[in-house]
Amino acid sequence: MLLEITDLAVEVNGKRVLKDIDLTIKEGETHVLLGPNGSGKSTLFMSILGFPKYKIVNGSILFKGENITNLNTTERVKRGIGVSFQNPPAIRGVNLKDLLKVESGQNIKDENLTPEMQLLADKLKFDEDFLERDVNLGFSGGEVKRSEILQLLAQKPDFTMFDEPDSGVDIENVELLAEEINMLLDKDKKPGQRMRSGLLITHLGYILNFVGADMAHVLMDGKIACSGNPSEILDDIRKEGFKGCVECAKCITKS
Ligand SMILES: Nc1ncnc2c1ncn2[C@@H]1O[C@H](COP(=O)(O)OP(=O)(O)OP(=O)(O)O)[C@@H](O)[C@H]1O
Repeated sequence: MLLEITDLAVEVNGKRVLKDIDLTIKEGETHVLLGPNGSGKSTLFMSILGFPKYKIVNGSILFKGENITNLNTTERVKRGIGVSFQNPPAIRGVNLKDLLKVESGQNIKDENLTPEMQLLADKLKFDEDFLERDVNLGFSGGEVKRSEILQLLAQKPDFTMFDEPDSGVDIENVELLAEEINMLLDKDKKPGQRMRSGLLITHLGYILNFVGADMAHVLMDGKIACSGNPSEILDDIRKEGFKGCVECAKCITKS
């Protein structure tokens, strides 16, 4: 098992935001997290990443069999957890090229990116002038998303969380982003041979036309109310809303 979350409860600023969360993701699997606004999706990401503001008050998180519940974010990232944020902060004074060098383990004093990284930057349509810009400073919404994915491609995490990777991205660029997300999730390999896994938040499910998912979970009021087949669950949400969906008979788990 790559990720094993058991009975997790999380507080933010003294408010209980997540409770009774059980979630397991195997090597090579891609899971989707659905749920209404404010149900706790981003909070779950932050808790898996170990941001100090997200206080784990119960339960445990195991990654590759190791209990990481009390490890800090840096240690979790070192073990292979990556995230693409919805609204990442700008980093004044650090340009994208230098950040990519650090994230790919290259010497920051090297003049050029490695040929492999340069190829990925070209593919994601970042030219030399753009790479010299401070990270996220004045980037458009779509550029921020592409830059997040490029950074993840530099890190190659074993487990990647994507917070609404398709929001604010135009149709052509969604396909481009999806190609790179598929690369991060080993989708070029056969299911049994994939080692990298992912957890993806999406509101409208559009990205799932391009990135296949094995399992979907619906978060309601901080609890996983239902888990099951992604396209069936999305269909039910479209037809019946979140409440109707979690009452359906197709769900594997119910609270
Ligand atoms: N720093 C904070 N202080 C107080 N409450 C917070 C804080 N961060 C999150 N919350 C609350 O926790 C709940 C879950 O928020 P979260 O951002 O995880 O939801 P979400 O499912 O990702 O929502 P969305 O779909 O709108 O992005 C919300 O009620 C939110 O107001």
